[in-house]
Amino acid sequence: MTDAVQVHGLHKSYHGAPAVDGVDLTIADGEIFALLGPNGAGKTTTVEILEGFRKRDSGEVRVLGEDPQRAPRRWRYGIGLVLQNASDMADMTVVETVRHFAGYYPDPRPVDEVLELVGLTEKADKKVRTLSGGQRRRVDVAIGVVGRPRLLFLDEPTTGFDPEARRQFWALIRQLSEQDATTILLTTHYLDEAEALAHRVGVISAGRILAVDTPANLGGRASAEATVSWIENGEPRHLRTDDPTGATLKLAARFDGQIPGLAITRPSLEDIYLDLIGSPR
Ligand SMILES: Nc1ncnc2c1ncn2[C@@H]1O[C@H](COP(=O)(O)OP(=O)(O)OP(=O)(O)O)[C@@H](O)[C@H]1O
Repeated sequence: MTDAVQVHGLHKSYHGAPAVDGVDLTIADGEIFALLGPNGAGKTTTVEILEGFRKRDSGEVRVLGEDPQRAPRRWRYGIGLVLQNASDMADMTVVETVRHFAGYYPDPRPVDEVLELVGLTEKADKKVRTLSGGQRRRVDVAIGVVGRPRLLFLDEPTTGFDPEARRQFWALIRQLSEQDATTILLTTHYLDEAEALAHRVGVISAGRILAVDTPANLGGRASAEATVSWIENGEPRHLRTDDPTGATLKLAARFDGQIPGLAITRPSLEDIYLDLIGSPR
């Protein structure tokens, strides 16, 4: 398997203040990778360097085999973008908008197929400005995928979506990944989104990558202690243990079978993320 993205020792400062401070990153072909981090961590700067919109100070960057700063025009045909502040095509209809963007690519997907893929067939002849926020975001995704990108950048794609729209969007992303093997780099502040979609996540803070792993294993999550909780004398009790079965059996003996309010929990991805960035839970 080749790598869609290879980054080594990436640095970028603004007016002497480092925004990206030695990032190493590899994203395999066909992988969905989520980049997580607090506001100002360096996500957008990193992603814009990969997209070829921002110059780095130093470091090695290869995206689809090319250096984005020197890549030939055809390189851009392989890249799809869904940006935070998408272009405002508000006075055109949905189908006109997608057709317009299809015109930039040598081998675009048929416009009808794209509208079907993003669930906008019914809205094809509506003006974009009459759509809801979530529906407009679907137009953004349609624009992002109309050129059959090998690599799709999604910047906080579901901000402002209702829960149902988010689930539908996730299904669309999985479909792109599974059917077309599109590589996807996603930035998000939603930990459940990263967990639902990403093969691997990377946590960045103050311009440095703190951890990269699968959502299940990040920060030693799979082997982290469990918390056994119960109610005793009307008070909540908690025990952190690496043997929750043994602890529960002992409690069961003590309570003669029924343990009031029993719950066994493991750290969520959000717990692990907050630990990694040094924020109190
Ligand atoms: N054009 C710019 N000029 C000066 N400083 C900038 C510029 N763009 C970003 N920065 C600074 O670089 C740092 C990283 O910003 P960046 O936008 O990459 O973070 P981010 O992780 O994408 O944040 P967010 O989650 O808020 O979008 C921040 O301290 C920011 O203030």
